[in-house]
Amino acid sequence: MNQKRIKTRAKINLALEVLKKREDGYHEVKMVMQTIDLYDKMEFKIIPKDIIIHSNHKWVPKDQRNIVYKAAKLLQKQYRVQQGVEIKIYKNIPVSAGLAGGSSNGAGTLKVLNELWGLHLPLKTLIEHGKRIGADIPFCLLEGTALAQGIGEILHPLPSLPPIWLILVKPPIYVSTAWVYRNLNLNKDKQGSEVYSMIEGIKRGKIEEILPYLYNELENVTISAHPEIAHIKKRLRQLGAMGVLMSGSGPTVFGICKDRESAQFIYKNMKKQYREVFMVKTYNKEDICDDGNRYE
Ligand SMILES: C[C@](O)(CO)[C@H](O)COP(=O)(O)OP(=O)(O)OC[C@H]1O[C@@H](n2ccc(N)nc2=O)[C@H](O)[C@@H]1O
Ligand SMILES: Nc1ncnc2c1ncn2[C@@H]1O[C@H](COP(=O)(O)OP(=O)(O)OP(=O)(O)O)[C@@H](O)[C@H]1O
Repeated sequence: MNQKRIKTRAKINLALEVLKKREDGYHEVKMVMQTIDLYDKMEFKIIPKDIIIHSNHKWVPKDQRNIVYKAAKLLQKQYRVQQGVEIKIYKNIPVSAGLAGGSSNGAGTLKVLNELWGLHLPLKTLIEHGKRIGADIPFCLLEGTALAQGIGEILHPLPSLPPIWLILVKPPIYVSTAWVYRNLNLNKDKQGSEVYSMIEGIKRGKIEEILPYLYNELENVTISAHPEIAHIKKRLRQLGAMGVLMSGSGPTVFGICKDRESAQFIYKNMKKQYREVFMVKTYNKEDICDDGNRYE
């Protein structure tokens, strides 16, 4: 086999606490992460030597700056792979949105090249490599519902929640993740108790049980620079969302909807004001069918 097509899915953070700043500048976090069924499509073709990237999206770099390039290069160098690869990325996940779109592409690349280049590396090793490229890549390799600690690479799978209808709104705002972490006011001696409550809610297995524990410590930092995010949260609530939160470092806000009808109503209304609005469901590991993440 020398070709493969996959879907790579975005994530949201149901809970995110920052425990402390580390010596290397990164932050220790405690997060509950959830894969959602919003995806990019990727095509891989083995070629003699080079790593060539194409994308339909103007903001996605096509050179060494692309996360996908970094992932391919890392494996090629580390394992002295003689082959190259041509990769096409069809973006659907908004870029710089707090949804780990680039990280999902990077994770997909590690998985596919592990197979196409015949490396046979276990998931644990891919996670180690992924962490060096981006903190969200380890979770994107695992997928489903999980607790993420460390800088995001220490992962523990959590029970799947029932499927949840979500509305995502991505305002036309650019947010730098590094800036958000830098501007966080850290309180001392944090234990991660908000995340603990979210995990307990998830274990009880009902959507209502997680609503009180939606929490994102980065939200206030991003909102202080972009008050429009607070406006979106308010509007989603007015339209009937049961819970609302900014994902990751933002600016995307997600609203948890009671059912499909409510989601459609909210979607229609938010679409009047924002171009990038998505109606999606959460994605659980059980949703992966026999052909994995393939698409035709
Ligand atoms: C906000 C989240 O998306 C939540 O899932 C992640 O923590 C960020 O993950 P990411 O975008 O993959 O992060 P990276 O690309 O590795 O890092 C971008 C920048 O964010 C900061 N960063 C990121 C992750 C982390 N645990 N601590 C940090 O301080 C660092 O300044 C880093 O230079
Ligand atoms: N394959 C890729 N897809 C999207 N962006 C990429 C990719 N490779 C590199 N980038 C660059 O990475 C930056 C962040 O992109 P991405 O869409 O992953 O952000 P994000 O959703 O905020 O990620 P996170 O939630 O992990 O912080 C963008 O500025 C973009 O130029």
